[in-house]
Amino acid sequence: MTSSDDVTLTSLLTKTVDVMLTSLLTKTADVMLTSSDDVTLTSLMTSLLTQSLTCRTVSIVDQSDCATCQISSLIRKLSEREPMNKLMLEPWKMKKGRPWKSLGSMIATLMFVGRMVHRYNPYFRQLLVRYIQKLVSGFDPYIQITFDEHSSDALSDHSNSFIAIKHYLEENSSRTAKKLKADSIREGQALLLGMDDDEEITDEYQGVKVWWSCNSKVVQLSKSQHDKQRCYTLSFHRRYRDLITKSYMQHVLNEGIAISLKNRQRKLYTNKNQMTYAYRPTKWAPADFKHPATFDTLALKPEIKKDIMDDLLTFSKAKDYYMKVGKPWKRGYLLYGPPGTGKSTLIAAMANLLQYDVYDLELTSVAGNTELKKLLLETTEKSIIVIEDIDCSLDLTGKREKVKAGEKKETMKQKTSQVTLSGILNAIDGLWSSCAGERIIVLTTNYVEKLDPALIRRGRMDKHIELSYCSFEAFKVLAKNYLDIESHELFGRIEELLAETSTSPADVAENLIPKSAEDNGESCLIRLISVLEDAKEVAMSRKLKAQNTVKKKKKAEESSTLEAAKESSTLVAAKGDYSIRYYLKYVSNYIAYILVRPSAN
Ligand SMILES: Nc1ncnc2c1ncn2[C@@H]1O[C@H](COP(=O)(O)OP(=O)(O)OP(=O)(O)O)[C@@H](O)[C@H]1O
Repeated sequence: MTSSDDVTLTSLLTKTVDVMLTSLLTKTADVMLTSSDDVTLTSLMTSLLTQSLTCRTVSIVDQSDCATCQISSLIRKLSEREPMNKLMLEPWKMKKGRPWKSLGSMIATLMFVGRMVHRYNPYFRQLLVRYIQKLVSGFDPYIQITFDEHSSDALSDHSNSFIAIKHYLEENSSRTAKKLKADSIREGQALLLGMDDDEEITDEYQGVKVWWSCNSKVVQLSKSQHDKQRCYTLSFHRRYRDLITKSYMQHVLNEGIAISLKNRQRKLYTNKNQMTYAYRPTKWAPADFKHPATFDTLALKPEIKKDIMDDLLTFSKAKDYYMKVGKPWKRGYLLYGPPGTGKSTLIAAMANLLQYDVYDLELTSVAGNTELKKLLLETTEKSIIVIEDIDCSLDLTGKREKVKAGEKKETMKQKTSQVTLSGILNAIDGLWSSCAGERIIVLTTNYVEKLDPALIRRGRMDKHIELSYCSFEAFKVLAKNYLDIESHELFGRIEELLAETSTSPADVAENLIPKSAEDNGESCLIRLISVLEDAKEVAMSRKLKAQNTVKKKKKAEESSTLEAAKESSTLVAAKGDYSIRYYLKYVSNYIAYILVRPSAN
């Protein structure tokens, strides 16, 4: 056996404990291990072999190579656990001079058999290890719980508890463990360090010590395929079984989930142009969510901003409240307003404030109501589900559009989604009731008046937010963001022009962006003023045109009434019909003629 051999802590522990057990039972060995020394596997075995023939003590010498950590961790493990220590110390205290020469040959045989088993049948080795572990556990008051990397039913899915423990240990192990593994790197963030294989750390909970170790084991995927799987092992004294299995484990899982949410790279999922692969059972395609919008950069009136932020933060912390009142922990937002007023930007700011993922649901890519439900149920907690421009992607009359004669089905498909209004109402209600964990659904539209009242009623869309044209306060936020200007003499003129025009924040923002190297804050403001003046002129001419159209319409109506009155009075007179009915009609038409005539002039 060489120092570079692949030796796991378990196999080494098993081998050594086996020797000790044999010694204990046969009382033939007198072996001394110095617990603080670091050794290599080779040197340990060599020392055992050579010195056991002549000496009563096997010294372990310090050599730094790959097996050192494993053995030193073994020694630490043995020395930290009293009963195991005892087990080892017992044979050392035995009388000197006992015949134990057979120990050398026994170890040599064990090594040989062990090597053969390791090389030719790893499963038999695992069996042997398990058997020896069983034997040892009779003396061991310590309980071990193993958390495998993959859940037993799906090898492709990481077990949730494994992931939570991994994050918990990443946070705690980097301070104490000596062998660390750089797990993943997030842009602009610190390196995440976790425990490496065969490393062990100690954790303390309510004054009780527990030990976590990280190991790898071989799992059989099929007859010819094996895979290496990591697992975490938690060891603790059996006297603390209840405390650890209930309270401590819950604490680890909660902390782990909180850490993973804090450290994760948030995702933007979309179902647009999705392709389903065998290895990707979901129709959501993920991408990293890196939108920079925040409530600070959002051009909105401060009171609206504050109201939205308060609402979101209260919602995100209201788990217990929703439980108490028996309502699913969900909230619906309806954002409406003209194009370019910041609906999409507000959604990004909301996701960044709450640290949620975003699911961008494209209704026109959804095959039908069943698929819609499935997609919504696949969303994870702490997410915002967005349906943009809902009026464009859904037939909101409640009826499916009929295929007109001669119109190809294909063309129909492109127009609106196959999802019906009732389908979306049911899906939203289903989502609300079937999923645990918080979710926000946001609908956006440019034409709120087109939406069915059932879709936007409170309970489905709890908060309605109107995003309107750029106010002067919103402009000041944009000027600060884009030009770093908080006040300027041109602000007064801009304020007047914004009040007289309907300019979206998108248009204002576009004119505040420097377009060349010569552009500076003032030149951008001047450009904005000239654009706003043009917009004012256009608005005025439109207004004039609209006024003229109204006037013309009114005139046309009046003259047609006049004509009708004239006509009927002439008719009555010509007929010479003096019956009471015609006489009354004549009088009423005459009155109408008298009333209308002055305005006609
Ligand atoms: N309120 C705002 N605050 C900051 N930037 C804004 C705001 N509104 C618009 N913008 C800017 O204008 C661009 C377009 O805005 P956004 O896409 O959010 O508008 P929208 O209302 O979603 O438009 P549409 O209805 O056409 O989808 C954004 O990239 C953003 O830079």
